[in-house]
Parts: sequence; C-alpha cells; structure tokens
Amino acid sequence: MTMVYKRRLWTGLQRLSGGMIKVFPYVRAQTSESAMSKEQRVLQYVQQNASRGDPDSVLAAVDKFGWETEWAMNLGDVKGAILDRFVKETAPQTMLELGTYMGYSAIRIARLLPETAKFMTVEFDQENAAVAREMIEFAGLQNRIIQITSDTADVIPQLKTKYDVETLDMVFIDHWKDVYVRDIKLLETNKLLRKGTVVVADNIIKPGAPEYAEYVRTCGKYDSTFHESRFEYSNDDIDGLEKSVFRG
Ligand SMILES: C[S@@+](CC[C@H](N)C(=O)[O-])C[C@H]1O[C@@H](n2cnc3c(N)ncnc32)[C@H](O)[C@@H]1O
Ligand SMILES: [Mg+2]
Repeated sequence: MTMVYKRRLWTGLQRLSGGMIKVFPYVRAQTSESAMSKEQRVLQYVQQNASRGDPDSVLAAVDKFGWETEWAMNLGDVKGAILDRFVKETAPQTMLELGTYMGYSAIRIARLLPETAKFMTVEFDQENAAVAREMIEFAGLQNRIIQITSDTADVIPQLKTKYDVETLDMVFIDHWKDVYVRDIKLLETNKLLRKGTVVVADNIIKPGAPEYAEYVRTCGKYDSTFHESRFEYSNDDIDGLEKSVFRG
C-alpha cells in the first residue's frame, strides 16, 4: 500500500469515526488490561510478590490474592493445611491429582514429597495448564511435577502403559464434581488402587459432591472419613475433604 493511499484511508477512517479515533489508544489499553484472565492476574501477582524458587511464598501470594482481591477455586490455605497433614502421613512415592487449575494444590503437594516421588497432575483446559506451568516453574518445582494436559477419563486408562504407574499411593480429586464417581471407578477398574491407597477429595459440601460421598462411604471398598473445614477463601461457608483408604 502506497503512503498516499494509506493517508487517504486514515483520513477516511477519522471522518467515519466522527472523532472516535482520538480515544482509540485509551480503548486499546482498556481492552488489553481486561483481556487478562483471572488466572493470569493471579500469576502476575505471584511473579510480582513472591520469591522465585520458594513454593511457600507462591502459596502465600495466591492465598493473599484469593482472600483480599478475587476469589478463585484453589484448595486454599485452610483446607490446604489438612491436605498437607494427609500428604505428610502418607508420604506417597506415586501420586495423582485430578484438576490442576493454576497449580496451587500441585505446588502444595509437591513441596512435601520426597525428591524420588512421581507426581502427576491432570488438567484439560489448555489456558489453565499454561498458567499452572508458569506458576510451577516460578515455584521451582518443574522437575517434581508431571503436568498432563488432557481429560482425566482419557489419562487414567493410560497411566500404567504410558506413564509407567504400577499402583498409586495417593490421589487428590479436585476437578469437576460430577465426574468424581466416574473417575474413582475408573481408578478401580484400571487396577490403579492397592490396599492402603489414600484418596482425598475436595469440595464435598461446597459446591458439593454428594454422590461421591455416598459412594465411598457405602460401597464397602473404602474406610472413609469426612474432615470438616471452610470453603476456600471464606470464613463462613462449610466445606470439607473426604479421605478414603482403599481396602484392597
Ligand atoms: C477446582 S479446579 C482445581 C483446583 C486445584 N486442584 C487447586 O486446588 O489448586 C478444577 C480444575 O479441573 C479441571 N477439570 C475439570 N474436569 C476435568 C477433567 N475431566 N479432566 C481434566 N481436567 C478437568 C478444570 O478445568 C479446572 O481447572
Ligand atoms: Mg477444590
């Protein structure tokens, strides 16, 4: 396009816009600001406020953002302390997480695992997985977490063949609540649970996973206990974790 033609086109646009063109840079700045997703805003907050290579400072920054700025569906610090206890007690060598989101609980878990442990976390949303990758890398745990970007229903049947898993010592279930039952049954039928495998599930009360709670408490395959707590970043709403130990 020649310069003359470009200038004519620009003048024409200005006339057509009736002056709107003057505010164009402002409109563009607004658009690029708001084009950031919540998950990207959390990541940016972490990068600006936490210390690189320090997982605890990353968790603290994510939690501060969740309590003070914008709610997000992370496990959070209150239920997180309960999960920490379960992970320390179990000391798993092989662990699976269903639902990575932006990597908060994966970082919580990985920071407590022995260096030799194999820890896989599954997320099917590409954008969430990309944020988690940066969050995990910032925490310095990229060599301790195997991120799998796929649907859990496809990954679980491939764990033995593609990911060289014999059985799992521990599972953390925290993806969409209506597939908890489907996936624990998939873990069973694919023979990934052994006597003593600890399965912990989040959000039993809020948003709620009643069918799952009913299943693990009544099917006869688990010793299951409910651990009451509060919903993430809320002082009022009751929630809790279900810990179910496979009987084998
Ligand atoms: C509640 S968030 C996970 C929070 C995370 N565990 C934490 O506490 O930091 C649930 C995540 O599971 C993902 N998800 C839901 N169903 C899934 C499925 N069938 N396969 C893989 N990921 C799934 C969603 O995209 C979402 O990012
Ligand atoms: Mg949750």
